[in-house]
Amino acid sequence: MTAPQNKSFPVSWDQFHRDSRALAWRLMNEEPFDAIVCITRGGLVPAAIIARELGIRVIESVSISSYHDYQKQGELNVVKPICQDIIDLDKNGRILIIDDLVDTGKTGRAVRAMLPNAHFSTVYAKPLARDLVNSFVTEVSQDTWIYFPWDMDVSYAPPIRDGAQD
Ligand SMILES: O=P(O)(O)OC[C@H]1O[C@H](OP(=O)(O)OP(=O)(O)O)[C@H](O)[C@@H]1O
Ligand SMILES: O=c1[nH]c(=O)c2nc[nH]c2[nH]1
Ligand SMILES: [Mg+2]
Repeated sequence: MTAPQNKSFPVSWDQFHRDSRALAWRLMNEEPFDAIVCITRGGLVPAAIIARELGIRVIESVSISSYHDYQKQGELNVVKPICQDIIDLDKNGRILIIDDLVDTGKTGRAVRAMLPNAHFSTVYAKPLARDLVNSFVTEVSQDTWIYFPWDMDVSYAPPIRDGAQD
């Protein structure tokens, strides 16, 4: 159980695209990669952007879910495992694992164990799991919840003087 995540970090589509591209720039120093393994669902969007920037056309997914009730993490559930062809490729150390973020690190650790030689990258990282990833773009504090553009909608914001939250 981690601290309550009572701060918020909303991310727009523009910002997410820019941050994912910044990660691709960083990964230029680590190339070449034979394949991307994205941790779905959150890893799908950054994986698409990075695959486009680095010219990677072999994309595998591993589906792991553990946040069943909004911010509450429960049992880790591997909904779709990695295919054997990609696990065999890991021997060369040229697999790139992509996710949107690491928080407690529980999800990332499980995938790391499946592909021990891979380079693991996320767009965002919280301190508890920062050391688990080989590269990331932005660190946010452990008590911050990141709101991704696919989880948000445009809505009315009350004026600050009427008690708007930042
Ligand atoms: O470091 P952790 O504490 O394990 O949390 C990070 C994971 O949590 C979220 O996925 P989620 O389980 O919500 O599934 P989703 O990607 O399908 O939304 C996020 O996309 C990461 O994969
Ligand atoms: O949308 C999300 N934002 C987060 O900060 C987070 N941490 C774990 N899982 C998460 N999902
Ligand atoms: Mg996820």
